[in-house]
Amino acid sequence: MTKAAVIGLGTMGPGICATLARAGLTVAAFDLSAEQCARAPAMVDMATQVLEKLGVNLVPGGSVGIVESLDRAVAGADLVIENVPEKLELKREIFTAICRVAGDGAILASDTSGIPITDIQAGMANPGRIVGMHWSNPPHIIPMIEVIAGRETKPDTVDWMKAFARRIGHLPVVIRKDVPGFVENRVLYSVMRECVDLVERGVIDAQDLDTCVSWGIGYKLAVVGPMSLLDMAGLDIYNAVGSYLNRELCDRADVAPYVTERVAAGRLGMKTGGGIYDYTPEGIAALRDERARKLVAVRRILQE
Ligand SMILES: NC(=O)C1=CN([C@@H]2O[C@H](COP(=O)(O)OP(=O)(O)OC[C@H]3O[C@@H](n4cnc5c(N)ncnc54)[C@H](O)[C@@H]3O)[C@@H](O)[C@H]2O)C=CC1
Ligand SMILES: Cc1ncc(C(=O)O)c(C(=O)O)c1O
Repeated sequence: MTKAAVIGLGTMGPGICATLARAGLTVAAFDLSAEQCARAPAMVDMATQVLEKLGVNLVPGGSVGIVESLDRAVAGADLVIENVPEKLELKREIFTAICRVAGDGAILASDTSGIPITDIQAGMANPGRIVGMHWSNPPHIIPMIEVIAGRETKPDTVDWMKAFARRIGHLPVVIRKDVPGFVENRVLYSVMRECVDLVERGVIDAQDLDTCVSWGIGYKLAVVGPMSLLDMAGLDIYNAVGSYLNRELCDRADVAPYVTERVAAGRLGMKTGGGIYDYTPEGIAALRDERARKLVAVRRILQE
C-alpha cells in the first residue's frame, strides 16, 4: 500500500499526514477551507520535525501533497482517513462522496472521537471496509490508536487496520463494542466532567486543578494503567472509598455552563486565543513546542 488520502486539515489532519508520510506513504490531503490548506504545510513540517526528534521509524520516499478536491485526494488511495468536524451528517456526506471515488479495495477510516461507526457506515457502499481509526491529539506524538468495528465492518478490515497502525509506529487498541465515545473518550470525558464541575463549584481553581491532576493521577496513570492501579492500591481500598464517593461524583448528562458559556462567547481555547486561559500567538507557539518536547521525552521513557 503506498497512497493515503486525508480529508480535513484542522487540529488533527496535519499531524496525521506527517505520520503517514514518515512511514513512506504518499499522502494526498484536502480541506474545504483554502485557509486551512494554506496553513497545513507549515503544520505538517512542525509535526515532521517532532517525528524526527522521536526517531519514529523512517521509511524513505513519503510525501504530503495538498490537492484541490476530495475526489483528487481519494482517487487511487489504498487508505482514506476522514477528519472533518464531529457531526454525524457531515461525516456521512463525506463518506458518501468518498465511496463514490474510492477503489473497492480501499480501507475507509474515520477519526471520529466517538460517533458509533455503525451510524457512519449505514447505507454506504461496501460498508465492510469502513472502520474507526481514532487518533489522539497530538496524533503524531500520542501512539495509541483506537480501532473500532461498526456492525458491518469486516474482521479483515480490523486486522488490516491493526497491522497498519503498527506499520506507522503507533499502538492499536481494538475496541470490542461500538459504543459512543469508544473507550478513551468515555474515560477522558468522565474525568473532564468531574474536573469542570470541581472548578465550576469553586472547590479548586483551574490552574491548581491542572497541577493536582497532572502531577497526581495523570503522572501515575502514564506508568500504571487504571486496572493495574486498582491492584496496586488494593481493591479493598477502592471498595471502601467507592462505597461513599461514587454517589458524590458529578453525573450531569448535559455540558456545564462553565463550558457552554465560553463556547457561546467564542472562547474556544488556543484556537481562538482564549478559553479557560488566555493566550498570545507567541505563547501558543512556545506552549506547543514545550508540550511536544515533554511528550517526546516522556514517551521515550515509557517505551523503555
Ligand atoms: N481535536 C482533537 O483533540 C481530536 C479530534 N478528533 C476528531 O477528529 C475529527 C476532526 O477533528 P479536528 O481536527 O479537531 O477538527 P477541526 O475543526 O480542527 O478540523 C476539521 C477540518 O475539517 C474541514 N472541513 C469541514 N468540512 C469539510 C468538508 N466538507 N470537506 C473537507 N474538509 C472539511 C474544516 O475546514 C477543518 O479544517 C473530529 O471528528 C474530531 O472529533 C479525534 C481525536 C482528537
Ligand atoms: C477534549 C478532547 N476531546 C476529544 C479528544 C479525542 O481524543 O477525540 C481529545 C484528545 O485528546 O484527543 C481531547 O483532548
